[in-house]
Amino acid sequence: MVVLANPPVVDQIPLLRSPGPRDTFSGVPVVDLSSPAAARAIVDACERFGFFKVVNHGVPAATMGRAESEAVRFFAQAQADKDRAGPAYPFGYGSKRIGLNGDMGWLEYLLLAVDSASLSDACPVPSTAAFRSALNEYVAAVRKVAVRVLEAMAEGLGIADAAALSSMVTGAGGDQVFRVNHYPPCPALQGLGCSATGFGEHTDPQLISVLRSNGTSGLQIALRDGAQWVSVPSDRDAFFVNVGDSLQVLTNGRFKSVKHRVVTNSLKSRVSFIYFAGPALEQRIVPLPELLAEGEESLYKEFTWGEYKKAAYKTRLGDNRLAQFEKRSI
Ligand SMILES: C=C1C[C@]23C[C@H]1CC[C@H]2[C@@]12CCC[C@@](C)(C(=O)O1)[C@H]2[C@@H]3C(=O)O
Ligand SMILES: O=C(O)CCC(=O)C(=O)O
Repeated sequence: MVVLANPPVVDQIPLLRSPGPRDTFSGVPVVDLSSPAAARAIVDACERFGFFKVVNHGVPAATMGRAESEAVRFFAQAQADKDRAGPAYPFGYGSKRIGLNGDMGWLEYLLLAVDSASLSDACPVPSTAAFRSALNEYVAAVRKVAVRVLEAMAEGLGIADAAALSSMVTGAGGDQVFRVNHYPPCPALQGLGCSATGFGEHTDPQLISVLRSNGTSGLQIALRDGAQWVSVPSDRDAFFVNVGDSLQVLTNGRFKSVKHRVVTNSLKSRVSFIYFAGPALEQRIVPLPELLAEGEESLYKEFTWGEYKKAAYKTRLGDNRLAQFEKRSI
Protein backbone atom coordinates (compact mmCIF):
# COMPACT_ATOMS: atom_id res chain seq x y z
CA MET A 1 0.00 0.00 0.00
CA VAL A 2 1.27 3.48 -0.86
CA VAL A 3 0.63 6.12 1.77
CA LEU A 4 0.85 9.69 0.54
CA ALA A 5 2.38 11.80 3.26
CA ASN A 6 1.40 15.13 1.72
CA PRO A 7 1.24 18.21 3.85
CA PRO A 8 -2.47 18.89 4.54
CA VAL A 9 -2.69 22.00 2.36
CA VAL A 10 -1.76 20.00 -0.72
CA ASP A 11 -4.94 18.00 -0.10
CA GLN A 12 -6.94 21.11 -0.90
CA ILE A 13 -5.07 21.81 -4.11
CA PRO A 14 -6.13 19.73 -7.10
CA LEU A 15 -3.47 17.51 -8.66
CA LEU A 16 -2.60 17.37 -12.33
CA ARG A 17 -0.72 14.80 -14.34
CA SER A 18 2.94 15.86 -14.45
CA PRO A 19 3.80 17.04 -17.94
CA GLY A 20 6.30 14.94 -19.88
CA PRO A 21 8.40 15.75 -22.94
CA ARG A 22 5.59 14.60 -25.23
CA ASP A 23 3.31 17.32 -23.88
CA THR A 24 5.67 20.08 -25.02
CA PHE A 25 4.06 22.23 -27.69
CA SER A 26 6.38 23.18 -30.51
CA GLY A 27 3.71 25.10 -32.39
CA VAL A 28 3.46 28.30 -30.32
CA PRO A 29 3.24 31.09 -32.91
CA VAL A 30 6.17 33.49 -32.66
CA VAL A 31 5.54 37.12 -33.58
CA ASP A 32 8.48 39.38 -34.38
CA LEU A 33 7.16 42.71 -33.14
CA SER A 34 9.76 44.63 -35.16
CA SER A 35 8.57 43.12 -38.45
CA PRO A 36 5.97 44.64 -40.79
CA ALA A 37 4.45 41.14 -40.93
CA ALA A 38 3.57 41.31 -37.19
CA ALA A 39 -0.02 42.51 -37.72
CA ARG A 40 -0.97 39.59 -39.96
CA ALA A 41 0.87 37.08 -37.73
CA ILE A 42 -0.92 38.31 -34.60
CA VAL A 43 -4.37 37.99 -36.18
CA ASP A 44 -3.52 34.54 -37.45
CA ALA A 45 -2.29 33.40 -34.01
CA CYS A 46 -5.34 34.86 -32.25
CA GLU A 47 -7.67 33.02 -34.62
CA ARG A 48 -5.86 29.72 -34.30
CA PHE A 49 -4.82 29.61 -30.63
CA GLY A 50 -5.69 32.87 -28.83
CA PHE A 51 -2.06 32.75 -27.78
CA PHE A 52 1.36 33.71 -29.11
CA LYS A 53 4.91 34.58 -28.17
CA VAL A 54 6.42 38.01 -28.85
CA VAL A 55 10.10 38.50 -29.68
CA ASN A 56 12.07 41.59 -30.70
CA HIS A 57 9.87 43.59 -28.35
CA GLY A 58 12.56 46.07 -27.38
CA VAL A 59 12.28 45.64 -23.60
CA PRO A 60 15.81 45.46 -22.16
CA ALA A 61 16.75 42.18 -20.47
CA ALA A 62 17.95 44.28 -17.52
CA THR A 63 14.41 45.62 -16.94
CA MET A 64 13.04 42.08 -16.73
CA GLY A 65 16.01 40.83 -14.71
CA ARG A 66 15.83 43.58 -12.11
CA ALA A 67 12.09 43.07 -11.56
CA GLU A 68 12.63 39.32 -11.28
CA SER A 69 15.43 39.53 -8.73
CA GLU A 70 13.51 42.02 -6.61
CA ALA A 71 10.48 39.70 -6.73
CA VAL A 72 12.63 36.74 -5.68
CA ARG A 73 13.96 38.84 -2.79
CA PHE A 74 10.41 39.78 -1.75
CA PHE A 75 9.16 36.19 -1.73
CA ALA A 76 12.26 35.01 0.19
CA GLN A 77 11.16 37.03 3.24
CA ALA A 78 9.70 35.44 6.36
CA GLN A 79 6.02 34.53 6.02
CA ALA A 80 5.01 37.04 8.72
CA ASP A 81 6.66 39.87 6.76
CA LYS A 82 4.93 38.87 3.54
CA ASP A 83 1.60 38.57 5.33
CA ARG A 84 1.95 42.21 6.35
CA ALA A 85 1.65 43.03 2.61
CA GLY A 86 -1.74 41.24 2.51
CA PRO A 87 -4.56 40.62 2.07
CA ALA A 88 -4.63 40.07 -1.70
CA TYR A 89 -8.04 41.64 -2.17
CA PRO A 90 -8.51 44.19 -3.39
CA PHE A 91 -4.72 44.45 -3.81
CA GLY A 92 -1.71 43.01 -2.02
CA TYR A 93 -0.03 39.74 -1.07
CA GLY A 94 -1.88 36.45 -1.21
CA SER A 95 -0.96 32.84 -0.69
CA LYS A 96 -2.69 29.78 -2.16
CA ARG A 97 -6.17 31.29 -2.23
CA ILE A 98 -7.18 32.64 -5.63
CA GLY A 99 -10.27 34.79 -6.02
CA LEU A 100 -13.05 34.87 -3.47
CA ASN A 101 -14.80 31.57 -4.06
CA GLY A 102 -12.51 28.84 -2.75
CA ASP A 103 -9.99 28.27 -5.55
CA MET A 104 -6.54 27.21 -4.37
CA GLY A 105 -3.19 26.90 -6.08
CA TRP A 106 0.38 26.10 -5.09
CA LEU A 107 1.55 29.69 -5.31
CA GLU A 108 1.99 33.00 -3.58
CA TYR A 109 1.48 36.27 -5.38
CA LEU A 110 1.11 40.01 -5.40
CA LEU A 111 -2.00 41.45 -7.04
CA LEU A 112 -1.36 45.12 -7.86
CA ALA A 113 -3.26 48.04 -9.35
CA VAL A 114 -1.79 50.03 -12.21
CA ASP A 115 -2.58 53.68 -12.79
CA SER A 116 -1.60 54.82 -16.31
CA ALA A 117 1.98 53.57 -16.68
CA SER A 118 3.02 52.71 -13.12
CA LEU A 119 1.77 51.04 -9.97
CA SER A 120 -1.12 52.92 -8.42
CA ASP A 121 -0.25 55.22 -5.51
CA ALA A 122 -3.36 53.83 -3.86
CA CYS A 123 -1.59 50.47 -3.75
CA PRO A 124 1.08 50.74 -1.03
CA VAL A 125 2.52 47.28 -1.79
CA PRO A 126 5.37 46.67 -2.53
CA SER A 127 6.75 49.09 -0.01
CA THR A 128 10.51 48.90 -0.57
CA ALA A 129 11.80 51.59 -2.94
CA ALA A 130 13.95 49.15 -4.94
CA PHE A 131 11.15 46.63 -5.60
CA ARG A 132 8.65 49.36 -6.37
CA SER A 133 10.89 51.15 -8.84
CA ALA A 134 11.87 47.86 -10.53
CA LEU A 135 8.20 46.97 -10.96
CA ASN A 136 7.35 50.47 -12.16
CA GLU A 137 10.03 50.25 -14.81
CA TYR A 138 8.76 46.81 -15.86
CA VAL A 139 5.09 47.89 -15.92
CA ALA A 140 5.86 50.94 -18.08
CA ALA A 141 7.73 48.69 -20.53
CA VAL A 142 5.21 45.84 -20.68
CA ARG A 143 2.37 48.31 -21.14
CA LYS A 144 4.11 49.66 -24.24
CA VAL A 145 4.37 46.11 -25.57
CA ALA A 146 0.63 45.62 -24.94
CA VAL A 147 -0.16 48.86 -26.78
CA ARG A 148 1.98 47.86 -29.77
CA VAL A 149 0.34 44.43 -29.86
CA LEU A 150 -3.16 45.96 -29.74
CA GLU A 151 -2.26 48.46 -32.47
CA ALA A 152 -0.86 45.72 -34.70
CA MET A 153 -4.00 43.68 -34.00
CA ALA A 154 -6.27 46.53 -35.12
CA GLU A 155 -4.15 46.94 -38.25
CA GLY A 156 -4.26 43.21 -38.98
CA LEU A 157 -8.04 43.22 -38.52
CA GLY A 158 -8.32 46.02 -41.07
CA ILE A 159 -9.75 48.54 -38.60
CA ALA A 160 -9.26 52.11 -39.85
CA ASP A 161 -8.54 53.53 -36.40
CA ALA A 162 -5.21 51.94 -35.40
CA ALA A 163 -5.90 52.89 -31.76
CA ALA A 164 -9.40 51.35 -31.65
CA LEU A 165 -8.27 48.62 -29.23
CA SER A 166 -5.21 50.16 -27.56
CA SER A 167 -7.06 53.35 -26.59
CA MET A 168 -9.51 51.28 -24.55
CA VAL A 169 -6.57 50.41 -22.29
CA THR A 170 -4.63 53.68 -22.36
CA GLY A 171 -7.69 55.93 -22.17
CA ALA A 172 -8.99 57.45 -18.94
CA GLY A 173 -10.03 54.78 -16.45
CA GLY A 174 -8.34 51.89 -18.33
CA ASP A 175 -8.49 49.01 -15.86
CA GLN A 176 -5.02 47.53 -15.71
CA VAL A 177 -3.98 44.89 -13.20
CA PHE A 178 -0.52 43.51 -12.58
CA ARG A 179 0.28 40.21 -10.97
CA VAL A 180 3.55 38.76 -9.68
CA ASN A 181 3.31 34.99 -9.15
CA HIS A 182 5.75 32.75 -7.31
CA TYR A 183 5.32 28.98 -7.56
CA PRO A 184 7.66 27.22 -5.15
CA PRO A 185 8.64 23.71 -6.19
CA CYS A 186 6.41 21.01 -4.75
CA PRO A 187 8.83 18.15 -4.10
CA ALA A 188 6.38 16.10 -2.02
CA LEU A 189 4.85 14.85 -5.25
CA GLN A 190 8.10 14.12 -7.00
CA GLY A 191 8.14 10.68 -8.55
CA LEU A 192 4.39 10.15 -8.14
CA GLY A 193 3.58 11.22 -11.67
CA CYS A 194 1.41 14.08 -10.51
CA SER A 195 1.97 17.70 -9.62
CA ALA A 196 0.12 20.31 -7.62
CA THR A 197 -1.96 22.79 -9.58
CA GLY A 198 -0.08 26.08 -9.55
CA PHE A 199 -2.89 28.12 -11.08
CA GLY A 200 -6.05 26.31 -12.14
CA GLU A 201 -7.44 26.43 -15.65
CA HIS A 202 -9.20 29.61 -16.65
CA THR A 203 -9.56 32.25 -19.31
CA ASP A 204 -8.66 35.85 -18.56
CA PRO A 205 -11.59 38.28 -18.57
CA GLN A 206 -9.68 41.29 -20.01
CA LEU A 207 -8.67 42.16 -23.61
CA ILE A 208 -5.19 40.71 -23.53
CA SER A 209 -2.70 39.56 -20.89
CA VAL A 210 1.06 39.85 -21.37
CA LEU A 211 3.14 37.32 -19.46
CA ARG A 212 6.84 36.98 -18.76
CA SER A 213 8.33 34.22 -16.65
CA ASN A 214 11.72 33.02 -15.52
CA GLY A 215 13.18 29.93 -17.19
CA THR A 216 10.94 27.47 -15.29
CA SER A 217 8.22 25.82 -17.34
CA GLY A 218 4.72 25.17 -16.04
CA LEU A 219 2.38 27.19 -18.26
CA GLN A 220 -0.01 25.07 -20.30
CA ILE A 221 -2.62 26.08 -22.84
CA ALA A 222 -5.68 24.16 -23.99
CA LEU A 223 -5.93 23.18 -27.63
CA ARG A 224 -9.11 22.18 -29.41
CA ASP A 225 -11.33 23.85 -26.81
CA GLY A 226 -9.84 22.00 -23.87
CA ALA A 227 -9.55 18.56 -25.43
CA GLN A 228 -5.77 18.63 -25.05
CA TRP A 229 -3.40 20.42 -22.69
CA VAL A 230 0.07 21.25 -23.96
CA SER A 231 3.10 22.73 -22.20
CA VAL A 232 4.49 26.03 -23.40
CA PRO A 233 8.31 25.99 -23.43
CA SER A 234 9.45 28.83 -21.18
CA ASP A 235 11.42 31.70 -22.65
CA ARG A 236 12.64 34.33 -20.20
CA ASP A 237 13.50 36.73 -23.03
CA ALA A 238 10.07 36.73 -24.63
CA PHE A 239 6.53 37.78 -23.73
CA PHE A 240 3.52 35.52 -24.12
CA VAL A 241 0.16 37.06 -25.01
CA ASN A 242 -3.26 35.57 -24.18
CA VAL A 243 -6.52 36.63 -25.79
CA GLY A 244 -9.04 37.44 -23.04
CA ASP A 245 -12.85 37.09 -22.99
CA SER A 246 -13.44 40.79 -23.77
CA LEU A 247 -11.39 40.59 -26.96
CA GLN A 248 -13.32 37.48 -27.95
CA VAL A 249 -16.51 39.55 -27.73
CA LEU A 250 -15.01 42.62 -29.47
CA THR A 251 -14.15 40.34 -32.42
CA ASN A 252 -17.53 38.56 -32.20
CA GLY A 253 -15.86 35.24 -31.54
CA ARG A 254 -13.25 35.50 -34.31
CA PHE A 255 -10.53 35.46 -31.63
CA LYS A 256 -10.98 32.90 -28.86
CA SER A 257 -9.93 33.54 -25.27
CA VAL A 258 -7.47 30.78 -24.50
CA LYS A 259 -7.84 28.44 -21.53
CA HIS A 260 -4.57 28.18 -19.64
CA ARG A 261 -3.19 26.90 -16.33
CA VAL A 262 0.07 26.41 -14.47
CA VAL A 263 1.41 23.04 -13.28
CA THR A 264 3.90 23.26 -10.41
CA ASN A 265 7.42 22.15 -11.17
CA SER A 266 8.70 19.57 -8.69
CA LEU A 267 12.25 20.92 -8.61
CA LYS A 268 12.43 24.58 -9.62
CA SER A 269 10.48 27.65 -8.63
CA ARG A 270 8.63 29.64 -11.25
CA VAL A 271 8.29 33.41 -11.12
CA SER A 272 5.93 35.13 -13.54
CA PHE A 273 4.70 38.64 -14.21
CA ILE A 274 1.37 39.16 -15.89
CA TYR A 275 -0.01 42.47 -17.07
CA PHE A 276 -3.78 42.33 -17.64
CA ALA A 277 -4.98 45.01 -20.07
CA GLY A 278 -8.60 45.91 -19.44
CA PRO A 279 -10.76 48.86 -20.51
CA ALA A 280 -12.55 51.44 -18.36
CA LEU A 281 -15.38 50.08 -16.23
CA GLU A 282 -17.99 51.93 -18.32
CA GLN A 283 -16.63 50.64 -21.66
CA ARG A 284 -19.30 48.75 -23.62
CA ILE A 285 -17.97 45.39 -24.74
CA VAL A 286 -19.65 44.82 -28.11
CA PRO A 287 -18.26 43.63 -31.45
CA LEU A 288 -16.33 46.34 -33.33
CA PRO A 289 -18.72 47.46 -36.11
CA GLU A 290 -16.04 47.02 -38.78
CA LEU A 291 -15.74 43.36 -37.92
CA LEU A 292 -19.42 42.58 -38.45
CA ALA A 293 -20.46 41.51 -41.92
CA GLU A 294 -23.69 42.99 -43.24
CA GLY A 295 -26.57 41.57 -41.26
CA GLU A 296 -24.27 39.80 -38.82
CA GLU A 297 -25.35 40.15 -35.21
CA SER A 298 -23.43 40.00 -31.99
CA LEU A 299 -23.18 36.53 -30.49
CA TYR A 300 -23.29 38.15 -27.05
CA LYS A 301 -25.67 40.18 -24.96
CA GLU A 302 -24.39 43.68 -24.41
CA PHE A 303 -22.41 44.39 -21.23
CA THR A 304 -19.87 46.85 -19.85
CA TRP A 305 -16.44 45.83 -18.60
CA GLY A 306 -17.56 46.79 -15.08
CA GLU A 307 -20.53 44.42 -15.31
CA TYR A 308 -18.37 41.61 -16.65
CA LYS A 309 -15.71 42.09 -13.98
CA LYS A 310 -18.29 42.09 -11.22
CA ALA A 311 -19.82 38.89 -12.59
CA ALA A 312 -16.35 37.32 -12.95
CA TYR A 313 -15.57 37.79 -9.26
CA LYS A 314 -18.70 35.79 -8.40
CA THR A 315 -17.48 32.80 -10.42
CA ARG A 316 -15.01 30.00 -9.74
CA LEU A 317 -11.73 30.15 -11.62
CA GLY A 318 -12.54 27.38 -14.10
CA ASP A 319 -16.10 28.52 -14.90
CA ASN A 320 -17.05 29.55 -18.42
CA ARG A 321 -17.69 33.19 -17.58
CA LEU A 322 -18.80 34.22 -21.03
CA ALA A 323 -21.54 31.59 -21.20
CA GLN A 324 -24.01 33.75 -19.25
CA PHE A 325 -23.58 36.54 -21.81
CA GLU A 326 -24.02 34.37 -24.91
CA LYS A 327 -27.24 34.87 -26.85
CA ARG A 328 -28.90 31.52 -27.06
CA SER A 329 -29.71 30.70 -30.66
CA ILE A 330 -32.94 28.84 -31.26
C1 LIG B 1 -11.80 33.34 -9.38
C2 LIG B 1 -11.37 34.50 -9.83
C3 LIG B 1 -9.96 35.00 -9.70
C4 LIG B 1 -9.89 36.06 -10.77
C5 LIG B 1 -11.26 36.67 -10.65
C6 LIG B 1 -12.18 35.45 -10.63
C7 LIG B 1 -12.29 34.92 -12.07
C8 LIG B 1 -11.02 35.15 -12.91
C9 LIG B 1 -9.70 35.40 -12.18
C10 LIG B 1 -8.81 36.37 -12.92
C11 LIG B 1 -7.99 35.75 -14.06
C12 LIG B 1 -7.13 36.83 -14.71
C13 LIG B 1 -6.48 37.78 -13.72
C14 LIG B 1 -7.41 38.21 -12.60
C15 LIG B 1 -6.76 39.25 -11.71
C16 LIG B 1 -8.72 38.65 -13.18
O1 LIG B 1 -9.06 39.77 -13.49
O2 LIG B 1 -9.53 37.54 -13.38
C17 LIG B 1 -7.87 36.94 -11.90
C18 LIG B 1 -8.76 37.11 -10.66
C19 LIG B 1 -7.97 36.99 -9.37
O3 LIG B 1 -6.97 36.30 -9.29
O4 LIG B 1 -8.41 37.63 -8.42
O1 LIG C 1 1.80 32.49 -13.61
C1 LIG C 1 1.59 32.15 -14.78
O2 LIG C 1 2.47 31.76 -15.51
C2 LIG C 1 0.18 32.28 -15.32
C3 LIG C 1 -0.79 32.66 -14.23
C4 LIG C 1 -2.11 33.10 -14.71
O3 LIG C 1 -2.66 32.57 -15.63
C5 LIG C 1 -2.77 34.23 -14.01
O4 LIG C 1 -2.19 34.79 -13.06
O5 LIG C 1 -3.90 34.60 -14.43
